Amino acid sequence: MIKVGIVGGTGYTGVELLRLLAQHPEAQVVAITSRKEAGMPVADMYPSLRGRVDLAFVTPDEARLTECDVVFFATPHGVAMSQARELLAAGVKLIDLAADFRLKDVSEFERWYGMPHACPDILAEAVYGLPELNREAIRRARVIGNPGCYPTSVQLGFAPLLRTPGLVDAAHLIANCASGVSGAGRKAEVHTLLAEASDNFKAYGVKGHRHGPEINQQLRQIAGVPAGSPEVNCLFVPHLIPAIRGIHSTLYARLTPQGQAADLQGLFEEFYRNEPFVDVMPPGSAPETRSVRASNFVRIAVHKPMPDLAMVLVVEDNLTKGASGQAVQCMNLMFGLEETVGLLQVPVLP
Ligand SMILES: NC(=O)C1=CN([C@@H]2O[C@H](COP(=O)(O)OP(=O)(O)OC[C@H]3O[C@@H](n4cnc5c(N)ncnc54)[C@H](OP(=O)(O)O)[C@@H]3O)[C@@H](O)[C@H]2O)C=CC1
Ligand SMILES: CC(=O)N[C@@H](CCC(=O)OP(=O)(O)O)C(=O)O
Repeated sequence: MIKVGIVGGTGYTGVELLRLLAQHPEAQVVAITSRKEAGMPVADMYPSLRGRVDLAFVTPDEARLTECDVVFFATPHGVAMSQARELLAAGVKLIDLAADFRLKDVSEFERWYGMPHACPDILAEAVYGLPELNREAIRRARVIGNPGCYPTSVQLGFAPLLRTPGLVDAAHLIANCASGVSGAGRKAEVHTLLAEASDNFKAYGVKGHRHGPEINQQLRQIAGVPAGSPEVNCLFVPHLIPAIRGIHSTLYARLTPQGQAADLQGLFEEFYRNEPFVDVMPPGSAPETRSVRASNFVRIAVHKPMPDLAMVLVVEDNLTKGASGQAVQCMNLMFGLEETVGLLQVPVLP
């Protein structure tokens, strides 16, 4: 059994980790933290876990964390990096659901997250946890920077177009993405109140969002161009939708003459042929967020609405493939398990 600790167990990604790990045959959660609710039984806060999780919240300085095989940080940015050195020294692997280990350029991290990086040396060894594109490195990793929710959908949608050089104008990519409000976490904020978020639709972060640099870092790596190269550049615009879970990303790329001649449907089907969590839908499809709700699946449809334009539609659940499911997928790889263990739940409908 893999002994698991979770820091930040009262939040939405924390409880999603618990839901998935409670059904995982090879993992056992042995410590789960909350500063505010220390001492409270987990099932008192989340009755959905009654009979499945028999633990009480403990404070994040809990010694049991150093006895774990792996610790997930489902915490705000900046928390994991403050505890990483101690945990690694104790032989514990670490998966951060926040952004402490995603951006490789320390100055970019400090600019977008407004804090100094506590451990650039650990950042340098950390592996970006997107299994479909980085599987072998994840198997060997001690530290995982779990991808942002929006960047997961954007990378999976653009990857087939970027891996083959010369298909698209990679310097002018566009990603219009929309998320349900659970993407903002459980903490109280005015913009996620029912009266603010329901019956409404709006863009936000239009002057720049912290997922922009993450998306561009990764798309450049996928395309095989140097970090920071303007050869690959994506405009990212997030939107808030009046839903609880789910991300829908609409991606656009101008096709070159070579791309116009390509069979895009065949390209996507071949690229994801062996991927257990990526479903390339039949031509003409419009995937819905509810078709992946509470599951680790991503559904993708590729269209050519104009002779020189590719449009890719991607849906994922922000809390599962966009966060906790992906983190468990990484854990499975890091511990030599079948990647799909504990993650094949059928999506919840309606
Ligand atoms: N929601 C989503 O869809 C996604 C979220 N993420 C990222 O995952 C992380 C968690 O997100 P989410 O679950 O939504 O957030 P929430 O706000 O819902 O939960 C945050 C959790 O962290 C704990 N926490 C807060 N500050 C500290 C601290 N200084 N030390 C230890 N624990 C702390 C809180 O509990 P307490 O205060 O009681 O200690 C709480 O359990 C964030 O970094 C987020 O950006 C990534 C992808 C998707
Ligand atoms: C709807 C909503 O607010 N979504 C969050 C992104 C989700 C997330 O938490 O991503 P990180 O891990 O990178 O912070 C946002 O735009 O800030």
